[in-house]
Amino acid sequence: MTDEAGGKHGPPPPEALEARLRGLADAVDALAAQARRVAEVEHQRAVIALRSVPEATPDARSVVENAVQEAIDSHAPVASRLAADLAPGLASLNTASPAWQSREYVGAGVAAHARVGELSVGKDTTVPVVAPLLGTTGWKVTSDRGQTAHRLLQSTALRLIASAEPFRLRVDAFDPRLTGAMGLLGHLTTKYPQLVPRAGHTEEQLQITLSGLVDVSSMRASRMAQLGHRSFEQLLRDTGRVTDPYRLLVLFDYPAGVDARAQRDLIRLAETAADRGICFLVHHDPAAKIEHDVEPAAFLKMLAPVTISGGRVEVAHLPGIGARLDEPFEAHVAAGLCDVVAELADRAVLPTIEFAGTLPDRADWWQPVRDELSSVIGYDDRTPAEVRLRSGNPALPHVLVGGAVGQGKSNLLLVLIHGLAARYAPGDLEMYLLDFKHGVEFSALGPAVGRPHWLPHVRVLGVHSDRPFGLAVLRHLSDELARRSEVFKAQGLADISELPAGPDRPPRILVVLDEFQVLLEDDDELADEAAKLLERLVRLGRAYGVHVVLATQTIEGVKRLATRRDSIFGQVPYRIALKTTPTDSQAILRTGNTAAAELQFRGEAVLNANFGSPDDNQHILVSFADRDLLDKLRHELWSKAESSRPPRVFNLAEPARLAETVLATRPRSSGAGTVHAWAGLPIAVTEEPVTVEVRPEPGAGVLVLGDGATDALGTLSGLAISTAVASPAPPRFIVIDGTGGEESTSEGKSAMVQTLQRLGCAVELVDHPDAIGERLFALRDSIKDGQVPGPTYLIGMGMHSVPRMTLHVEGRFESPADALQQIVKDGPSRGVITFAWWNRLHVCTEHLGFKRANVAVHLFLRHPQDGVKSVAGPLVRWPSEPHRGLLWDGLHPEPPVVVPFAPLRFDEVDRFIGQVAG
Ligand SMILES: Nc1ncnc2c1ncn2[C@@H]1O[C@H](COP(=O)(O)OP(=O)(O)OP(=O)(O)O)[C@@H](O)[C@H]1O
Repeated sequence: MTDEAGGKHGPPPPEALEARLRGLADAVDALAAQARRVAEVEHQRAVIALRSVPEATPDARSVVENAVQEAIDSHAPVASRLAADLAPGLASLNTASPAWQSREYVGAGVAAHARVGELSVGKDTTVPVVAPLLGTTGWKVTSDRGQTAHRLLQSTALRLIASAEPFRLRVDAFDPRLTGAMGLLGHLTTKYPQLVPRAGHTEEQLQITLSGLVDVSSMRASRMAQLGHRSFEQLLRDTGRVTDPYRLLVLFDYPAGVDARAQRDLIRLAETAADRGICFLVHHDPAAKIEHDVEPAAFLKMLAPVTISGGRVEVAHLPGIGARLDEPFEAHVAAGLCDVVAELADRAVLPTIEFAGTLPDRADWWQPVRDELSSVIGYDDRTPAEVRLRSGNPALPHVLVGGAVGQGKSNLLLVLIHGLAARYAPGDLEMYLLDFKHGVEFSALGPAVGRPHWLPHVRVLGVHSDRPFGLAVLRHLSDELARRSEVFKAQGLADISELPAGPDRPPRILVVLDEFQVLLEDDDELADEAAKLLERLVRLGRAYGVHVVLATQTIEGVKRLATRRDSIFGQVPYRIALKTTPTDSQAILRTGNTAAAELQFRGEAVLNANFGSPDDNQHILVSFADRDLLDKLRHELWSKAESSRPPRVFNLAEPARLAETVLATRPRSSGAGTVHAWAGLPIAVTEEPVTVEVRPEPGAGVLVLGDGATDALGTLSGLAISTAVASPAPPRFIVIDGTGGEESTSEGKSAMVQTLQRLGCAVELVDHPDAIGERLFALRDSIKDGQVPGPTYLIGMGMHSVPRMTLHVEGRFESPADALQQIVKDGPSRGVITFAWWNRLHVCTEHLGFKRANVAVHLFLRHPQDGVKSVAGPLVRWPSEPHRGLLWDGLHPEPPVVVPFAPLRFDEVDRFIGQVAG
């Protein structure tokens, strides 16, 4: 046996079912449209019948009155019912109806028809007169008095916006003569500008609105073509999308303020408006002076005429029937209504696409990279929206992401990063993730106290990066490009996709630079170099498997981008724009492409894989990544990776950590008692600390200068502890503490002492002010007498706070400072080296003398410029920021900037010792 289609028995294939369902839905649509037309005709008939009821004359009064009543009785209820069917609820109610003051009908549904006025018949019967509007091209309203036309336009806009479900209709308006007619909806403009944006008054504003509508129209056209729909209604029903509203454009006093370009757009839009859910409500003032070379009729002829004269209004499909124009809305009624609409919008639930649903099955995680890295970032209706990073055929190497504050940029970046991390193994994909504004929560991607896992793909994590770190990462990547280029050249390869998978193929690199414009903002050398490196990265990255994601809130006004726009963005075909301003939409997509300004919800985006060309706009909803779910995913990936190195984490606002640094590297010593003491971490990708070579020779030692007790203590701890670890045998430490019992550093001081002791060092702590001087004299004497028992380090914490340092002590002709000066100067060759902190250079000079006991190494923390310049030279600029140090050793013309270590915490001591022992 065969079925209807001639095939074998069995259920029809899903495509056939789908086609049948679609056929049925089309038939239902056609029926509904027909029913609407029938209702329209019936309403028309009933109204005409009422209109032709004869006037009562005195001689035949009763007969005629009866006939009149009969006609009214039979037609009026029909006409009223049909009007209410066509224009439900607020769309057809009289402005005086008490229903306007209740919330009952607000948000009931988009009304295709709208009331223009009413017909009075008999003594006290009225019938609403309605006309089709949404779903048509619109109305051309003319009036003997401009004011009445404005009244109809504003009432109609209010009726429609109040009837529609939240976010199903957006009303834009152009009011070139500043009549303020849209003020009636002012409450909504204030609360929900995405529903009723502020009316435009200038030609530029009109142009922005129109170009947005052109984008909407073109996006709808391509989706309709793609899905085989003929109308916007069909598209809506089929996709169930609530984020794509009907659009109503209200034009007052047309053609005032309409130039030739706007006119062209209006005509272009009007030609297909009815099918694309775009509708015009136009007041035409025939008497208005035509300011531009514009032919009003060319546009107006596409609209249904609505004529007002003497307080009567006549619509196209009811010729000769003048309905009484409604009274205007009371301002307080309109305001109350707008509040209710805004409240409903607040409560409207945005459909969410769960990120988990866009991940591949676990069995398919970490597939080998073939010729692209691709991941699903959301949905375009029911089709997954993918970002495919590839070097050729077509070349889609990089992405530019933009969107205003709070519109879902962080979520989008996290979706992209985690989507890729689930699809490709850390061996095939490395990530460099930098956030320049502390927006994206990248910190969760690294390790933390109480969270041992991290995203195993991440090599560098700039949680809150500063410009110098960004530059360092760009330099590092630039070196990596150079390295890859050598390898590729040697093998005669042009592109990474030519390399087969295997141990010789370098991993793809994903570089995410959030708020990348910060790098280029200032007018300085750093910005210059960063721009050049960025340019190089996007130009060469394509062939060498480096993919860059540039994300920004706004790139308006970034000077360096203006000149380098083409050379950077010209290499970035992918554009993803979340909701933003028309200007930024154009900056991210392309000039003239304002589609991102038309988006309504956070999470909605325009995805474009063709340099922002408007014809390639895809309207997508980005999937939403719940933070807990992402953490679970990271844990799972981290466990799957078995062994992975923690990323280099950089946080502008935080100092470096000794316990973490010792995970990555070890303090070293080299021959002849030279140790390489840790001064801090460099602002670089590497985790190798910046070291100070400490030789037992005159001039050895480190002077730490400037404000910030914790930075100073952290620096001294780094120097002391690294020295202890690096020394062949545990040295002795004498810790002089001039800061007294200061709370903020007490844990750090004790933890430093504990750590040194656990490393086997003898530690002597001298913190009583009265004891310090004597201890310095004693130490000086032992140096002088050659009695130093072995390598000894004097750690001076807050020497500026030691009282009476420069006063002669009773019974001696010298001060403790004199003794210190001799210790610092003569100590090194006798086994005593000093690392000490003063808050100011001049205090240190007072203690140690003009040459500061010949010590070469100065480490400046927050310190006034003049002091820094007097040591490091007039060209050095030192911005003095927390957690930054400038290391001057007199040897390097450009002193390196270091990130000082934080003082150790008690809970880190064990970890540190364990690491060193392990
Ligand atoms: N795709 C989405 N689907 C549903 N809700 C979303 C989506 N994207 C973002 N949101 C919601 O919007 C909020 C803000 O998102 P997100 O933090 O990503 O914005 P942002 O643009 O990065 O903000 P900021 O400007 O502060 O960096 C989220 O907490 C979430 O509630």
